[in-house]
Amino acid sequence: MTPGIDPAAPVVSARGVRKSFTTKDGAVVEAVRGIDVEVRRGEAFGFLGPNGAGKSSTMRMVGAVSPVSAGELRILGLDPAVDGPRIRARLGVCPQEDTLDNELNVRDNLVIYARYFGLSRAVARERADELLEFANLTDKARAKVEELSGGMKRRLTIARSLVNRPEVLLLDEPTTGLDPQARHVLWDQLFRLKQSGVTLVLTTHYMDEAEQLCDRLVVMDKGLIAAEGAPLDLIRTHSSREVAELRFAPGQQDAALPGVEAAVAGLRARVEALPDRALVYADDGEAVLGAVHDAGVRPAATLVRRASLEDVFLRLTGRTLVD
Ligand SMILES: Nc1ncnc2c1ncn2[C@@H]1O[C@H](COP(=O)(O)OP(=O)(O)OP(=O)(O)O)[C@@H](O)[C@H]1O
Repeated sequence: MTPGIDPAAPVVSARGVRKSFTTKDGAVVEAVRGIDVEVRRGEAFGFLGPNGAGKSSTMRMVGAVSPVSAGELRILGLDPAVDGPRIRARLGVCPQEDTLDNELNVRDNLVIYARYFGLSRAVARERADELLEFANLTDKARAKVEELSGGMKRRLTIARSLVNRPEVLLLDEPTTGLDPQARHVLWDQLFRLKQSGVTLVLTTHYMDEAEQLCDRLVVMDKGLIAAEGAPLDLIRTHSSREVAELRFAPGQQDAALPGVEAAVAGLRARVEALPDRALVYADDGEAVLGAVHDAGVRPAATLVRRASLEDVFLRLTGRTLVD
């Protein structure tokens, strides 16, 4: 065993971790205000929160590229303040922006990157071909990067971050800007990676991504952790099973709300008014619609859906994830 490496250590262990920045005009921004997190081996762990929640700042600390301002952080059992290079050698990092080399073709992006890690030319080529196959990009090997779709570029970026066979892959907003189909292809790639034993640590502001990919996650807001758990457990703890959404004609919602409240009073329901719709939390959404109708309240449109992490976020913070 390599000295100082504990194979059983958690991938990430954070206690009271803080990150603050001083801006050019001297103001102090507290991006992360004291978080406790433990990421276990082999899991997919997410940081879910809106823009500015402190997710990227956290990921940069976890990636051992940005020092903690306070608190204790261990990555793979090592202290990033003293063991940064050893930690980084065992991580793959997929940043928010694509940093591919547009001058090179797809395959050479992987080969050259593998050469940085000290692989021989022959081994680098072999590794590149294996990763092209994994990313479903074999038929694009000779294409220029600029010829790739957004989804293909992301898959190539992920492939590139795997060149050093990392134990842990850090992904900052992996599917931002991709269309739904490209997102599903990417989720599949990440799922296969997890199946192969790689620990995934990702940030996202998409609740469906967090639900699809993460075994466990923390809900982050304003530099703090608002809740932690498996997606379904968080939903069960913080929401009813279903949500009835009621949309009213412009300007009608305020007048209609007391009627809605009265109609659902017997259903163990909770009403949440957003600017554009009223949400009624109850275990039986259809029963809510029936009660509202029986009470003579007439929304312009209705919808019953399963509760999601978006509802958890709203419950915990009073705001929606995506403004
Ligand atoms: N280098 C920096 N200097 C000053 N302030 C910063 C710096 N980096 C981040 N911040 C601030 O810290 C807060 C958290 O930013 P961070 O990027 O970590 O959030 P985020 O949840 O990742 O959001 P996004 O998805 O928009 O990146 C924000 O208010 C941001 O403006």
